[in-house]
Amino acid sequence: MKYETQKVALPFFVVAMALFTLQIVFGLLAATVYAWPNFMAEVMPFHIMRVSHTNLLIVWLLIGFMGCTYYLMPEEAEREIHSPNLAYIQLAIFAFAGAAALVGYQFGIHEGREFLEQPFWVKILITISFLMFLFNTSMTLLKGRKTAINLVLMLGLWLAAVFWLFAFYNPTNLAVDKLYWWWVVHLWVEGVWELIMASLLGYLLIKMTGVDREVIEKWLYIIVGLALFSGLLGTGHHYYWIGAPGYWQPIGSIFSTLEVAPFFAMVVFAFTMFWKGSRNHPNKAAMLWALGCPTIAFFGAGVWGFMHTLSFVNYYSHGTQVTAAHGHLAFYGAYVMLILGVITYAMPQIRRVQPYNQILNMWGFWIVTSAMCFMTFTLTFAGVVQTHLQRVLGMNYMEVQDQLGLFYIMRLGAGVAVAVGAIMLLYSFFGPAREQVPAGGTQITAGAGSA
Ligand code: HEM
Ligand code: HEM
Ligand SMILES: [Fe+2]
Repeated sequence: MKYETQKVALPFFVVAMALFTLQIVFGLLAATVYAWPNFMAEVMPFHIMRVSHTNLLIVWLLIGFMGCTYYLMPEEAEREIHSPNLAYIQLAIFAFAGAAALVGYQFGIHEGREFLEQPFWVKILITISFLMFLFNTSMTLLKGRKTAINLVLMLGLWLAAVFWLFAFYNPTNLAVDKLYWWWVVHLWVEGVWELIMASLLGYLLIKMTGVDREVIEKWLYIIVGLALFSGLLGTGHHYYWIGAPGYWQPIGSIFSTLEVAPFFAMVVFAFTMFWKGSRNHPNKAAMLWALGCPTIAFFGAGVWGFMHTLSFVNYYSHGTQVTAAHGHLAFYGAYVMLILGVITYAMPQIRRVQPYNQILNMWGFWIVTSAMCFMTFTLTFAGVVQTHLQRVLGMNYMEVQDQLGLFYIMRLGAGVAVAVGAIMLLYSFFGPAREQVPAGGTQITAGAGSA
């Protein structure tokens, strides 16, 4: 860690990981209801479990992005964070808002718009906190060195804030409501968050492979161009059945197919840099995440997204378990793995013990990642059967659900495995540090080989 204020990231990482844990707990509860429909029905209805699960995901990812930004910015801008205190206050406001929303949900207080269920005043607090964050990091950038990495990162974060404003616009006409709803939900994950993803990956790759900055920057610009070019009009794949004009069918199909390109480019980018790299960075676990993230994102977002994105396919698969399969692997690969990767890279430097608990971390990587893939497969099979029975044969929704029980039990099993792997990861980040003795025999000690 070259700059003292990089440690501002630590409380962000801690809060993010606490909420990640809670997210998994609510996921397990919701998955149990799928297997045994009356489970906890009197205590907590399914939709409350679901909204808690999805909101915790979004809140911790945002807190995670903030932590990553505070960690990266001093090194890239070559100066300390503008105001560490502002960062702590801003985190407190965000965490309070998220917690208040979560507690409110348990009492049925929510606005019922998927992902944007937070009560109005919670949305205001989130906006205030995010603006404080943007001010703090932008001031650091303005006074410091500008690189492609910190510029693309800040562009992604600012645009995320701009699209967030559409969460406040809630027209009464359901078709118009849906039209703008996707501006937050789709334009975040398939647009501006990709800029955040590409820049954080670029940062990890520069640090760990030692490849020239110029090469990394060229790739970054290509990925950003592809993401914005395809992602904006790609929103059309959500406009097929909501009462929007018919031209969205070809536009949505064509541009969302192109959305696969930036995800593919990120895979090629990461592996090319890895093979070109001259530096043998001691943090092998972080390198594993930096390669795994674009790979799983390519499958989850790219392959599983393309699977149901053409309008004549989506006509049958819309809103089935195929969607849930894609949602899980895409979010996990692109954004969960990204943040877990940055934490894996940053924690040894924040704690000033060079790569520790690497074996445990890599076990965590493989267990969580394979379990998420298995969950995706079970949901995909469930989705294909569901699509056929419900949409082709025209069977009744609940009758079809009765046929899918085995898949749901397997999904629950996958969820339990995710939880086990996640505990290993948390222990590897925050537990007592056990340093590795490499094959050569020399102990890697504090400070050695830091990037
Ligand atoms: C990291 C990037 C991505 C994430 C996190 C993501 C996540 C999601 C989620 C959570 C949903 C469900 C939304 C809802 O109905 O509540 C969804 C829907 C959808 N996604 Fe993605 N997605 C990503 C990228 C892509 C890409 C690249 C494509 C196309 C190639 C795609 C195609 C679709 C389609 C067609 C739907 C609508 C499914 C339906 O009609 O039910 N997604 N996505
Ligand atoms: C880090 C990993 C995870 C991510 C990124 C994630 C993400 C999501 C997302 C985006 C949705 C909304 C899907 C949609 O609208 O199509 C969702 C729903 C859900 N998730 Fe997860 N989740 C994760 C882990 C888990 C785990 C471990 C379980 C436990 C088995 C689980 C169970 C569920 C259930 C049951 C739903 C509700 C699905 C429905 O309404 O049909 N998730 N999750
Ligand atoms: Fe989309």
